[in-house]
Amino acid sequence: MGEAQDHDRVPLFSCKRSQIGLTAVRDDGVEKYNVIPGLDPGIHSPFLRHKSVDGRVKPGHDGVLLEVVLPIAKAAAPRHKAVRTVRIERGLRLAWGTMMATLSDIPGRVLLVGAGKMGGAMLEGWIGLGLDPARAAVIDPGPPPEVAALIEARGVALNPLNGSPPSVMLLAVKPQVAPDVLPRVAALANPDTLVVSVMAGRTIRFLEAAFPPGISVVRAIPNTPAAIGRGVTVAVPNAAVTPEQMSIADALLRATGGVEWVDDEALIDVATAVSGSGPAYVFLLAEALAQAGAAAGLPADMADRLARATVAGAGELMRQTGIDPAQLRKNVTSPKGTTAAALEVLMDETKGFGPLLTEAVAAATRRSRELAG
Ligand SMILES: NC(=O)C1=CN([C@@H]2O[C@H](COP(=O)(O)OP(=O)(O)OC[C@H]3O[C@@H](n4cnc5c(N)ncnc54)[C@H](OP(=O)(O)O)[C@@H]3O)[C@@H](O)[C@H]2O)C=CC1
Ligand SMILES: O=C(O)[C@@H]1CCC=N1
Repeated sequence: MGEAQDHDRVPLFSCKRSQIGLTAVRDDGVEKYNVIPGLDPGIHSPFLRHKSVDGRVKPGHDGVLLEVVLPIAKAAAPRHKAVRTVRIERGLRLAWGTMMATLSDIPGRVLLVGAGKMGGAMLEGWIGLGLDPARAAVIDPGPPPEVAALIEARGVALNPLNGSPPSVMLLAVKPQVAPDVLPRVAALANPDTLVVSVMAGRTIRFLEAAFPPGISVVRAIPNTPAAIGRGVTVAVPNAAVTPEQMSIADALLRATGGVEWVDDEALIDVATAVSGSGPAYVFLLAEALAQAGAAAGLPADMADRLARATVAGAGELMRQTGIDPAQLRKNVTSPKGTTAAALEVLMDETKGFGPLLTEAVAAATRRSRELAG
């Protein structure tokens, strides 16, 4: 049983739309706060309405500093929030602001179409966090060996010939094969099936057209740190998605890291260019740093080790401290020192990282739009 299943139940409480955010509840159940989203592991609850919430502990936040928004009557102070910083400790429990906290609560079957790098990472996350493997199924003519091993070890049905329509169908095939694959898998869905696509570029409109009218669709874009539960996903629902389906999609996507929900589908193309493709830019930085080190005289294997450790350590420093990257950069930069000399090159207004990444993100955004179909 995974860590996230060890949640103690905390009492039901109600949450108002004006109090959007995470709700924290003390052990005694007395104090309730709504918390600014943005934690890692990320938690937010953007679609709360006036309804009871099943708050369960989301572990892994001990020691994290949070800004807590104290509830203030909206009518009394529409634009004001009382904010204070608290440190999460044992006893201050973070509660998911959705009706569903664990994957074990998902009704029906979850069908994964395409179990490659991304689909495989998601499947691993789901099973690790409590989805009953007997209620998962995979359609993929040839999953990679590590995913095939997971499927076999956990007894997940592979390419089942029949079965009841899934409650969720997650599409993780390449966008280019979607026109061929979707008509075939659409026949397996029924009108209550929630379709979640992580395909780059493929729009809600494209997805809706492949399924019966009125189908619920979530378009999402994850990234590869999903494989270690440290991904980040940006997602948008179509109008047919119910609050319950939103909770289900949120739980499935959150199994691999943080989730950000947006209302504007156009943002997904940009998010694809920033966080979806972004890990590649960071790996390229590690490669280029190693090559530059080797060119400057370091043994190649040592340059590789130094570049890896530097990129990983800098990322971890940013994550663990929550300090603004610009400040972390300044912390490295001694006046008139070595970093300042390098940054003069890298921060060049016409040839530096800034304009280069702007161009790269624009190119990836354009490509995402081209893949729309
Ligand atoms: N990789 C990434 O960083 C990200 C990927 N995505 C999206 O995720 C999706 C998958 O990407 P990724 O995992 O990298 O790609 P992969 O190629 O690793 O995975 C796709 C899988 O789908 C399989 N497949 C091919 N045809 C079919 C079919 N007819 N029915 C079922 N499965 C089939 C492939 O098998 P085979 O290899 O034999 O063709 C493969 O196992 C893409 O749409 C991509 O845009 C989104 C965000 C980030
Ligand atoms: O390169 C791609 O198209 C996919 C989507 C984002 C990351 N990989």
